[in-house]
Amino acid sequence: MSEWLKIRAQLVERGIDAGFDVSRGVVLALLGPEGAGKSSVLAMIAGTVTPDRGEVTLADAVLFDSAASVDVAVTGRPIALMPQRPVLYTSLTVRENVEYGPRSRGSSATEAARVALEWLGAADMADLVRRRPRKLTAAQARVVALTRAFAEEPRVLLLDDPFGGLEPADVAPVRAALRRLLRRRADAARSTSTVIASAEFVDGLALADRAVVMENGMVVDAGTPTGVLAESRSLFAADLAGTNLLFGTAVEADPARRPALAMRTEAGAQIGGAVAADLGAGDPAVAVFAPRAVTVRRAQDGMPGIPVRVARLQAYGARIRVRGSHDDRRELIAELGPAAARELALEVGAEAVFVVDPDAVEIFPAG
Ligand SMILES: Nc1ncnc2c1ncn2[C@@H]1O[C@H](COP(=O)(O)OP(=O)(O)OP(=O)(O)O)[C@@H](O)[C@H]1O
Repeated sequence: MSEWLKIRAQLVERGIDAGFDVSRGVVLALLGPEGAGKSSVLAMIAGTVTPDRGEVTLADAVLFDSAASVDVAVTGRPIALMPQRPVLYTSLTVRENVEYGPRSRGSSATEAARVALEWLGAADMADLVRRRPRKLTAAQARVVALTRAFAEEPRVLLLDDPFGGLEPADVAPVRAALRRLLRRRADAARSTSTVIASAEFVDGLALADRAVVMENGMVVDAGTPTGVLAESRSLFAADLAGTNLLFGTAVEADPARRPALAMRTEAGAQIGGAVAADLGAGDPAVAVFAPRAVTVRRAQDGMPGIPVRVARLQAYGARIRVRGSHDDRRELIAELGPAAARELALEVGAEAVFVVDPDAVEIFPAG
């Protein structure tokens, strides 16, 4: 069943002409820079925005077909959309907010309470069910909004920019909660799919089975998240040249330290970081980190870190970007101030070590 959800839609006023399919049971990341048209596409799937031309179908049901003048109302579509910057009802408790999901689908009060508690348990929020939104942190409030959308148990779940507006430190815990919710959704029903719109490529790696990249209203790439990252020709993916990706295998780390796993690269270097909960020792993995998380050292025997050979040195504003090759995959980038760069006196071809701050590293399964 490869064509479970299909969308082909033009929206002339916003310069959108996009189409893609989402298979049954799949989590798809809809990626692209701000203004690429991701929100508009989600709105056309949900039915809150009407395409000028196109089709939206789910399994055998036609939800929209401009040629046949079919346009199923928003409430008639088995689809839930969590909008950008979702808000909670301040007068309701966490549980009541989440009950609102199943209630909006016509569940009885008893059934809604049962479903809400199940999903809150899956999100690890069971302790907070009686709290009012004002007493929640921003990260907790976002997890409750996500849980409410999951508790609707729609066949198609659309999440628009789920981490938008959060402080950087709040993204990792909310992402971890979203992974738990996605896992439960996958266990609960096969006939569902989820589309997550985000401007952060790492969300594709962290959350999705498939990635579709949009630019200027059009789809420019589609495939597995790691495949798209490795091979994309799009400008958006080229921007990611600024994100370090290191591929390898999850391994047991020093048992005295948390987390218990780290990643070993194909070339034998080890890197620690925040490890996704569903990664097990021996699994293929990818470590993601920013150039600023890297400290460059001259190579000395026994120096722990990622050994590289300096491939290029580039001015990057007032800073210097050091590109180093560690394995035969893409180069890694470190970013230094001019003084540090002078002190190291690096040259192309020199051996160096990239020491990466584990607090700035995320390690995900590599699909
Ligand atoms: N309600 C609207 N009315 C008219 N034009 C809109 C509306 N919302 C968005 N647009 C325009 O449509 C284009 C696509 O925007 P859209 O919000 O769908 O992109 P996006 O990829 O979701 O970006 P963002 O992350 O900023 O939301 C942009 O040019 C935007 O200015």
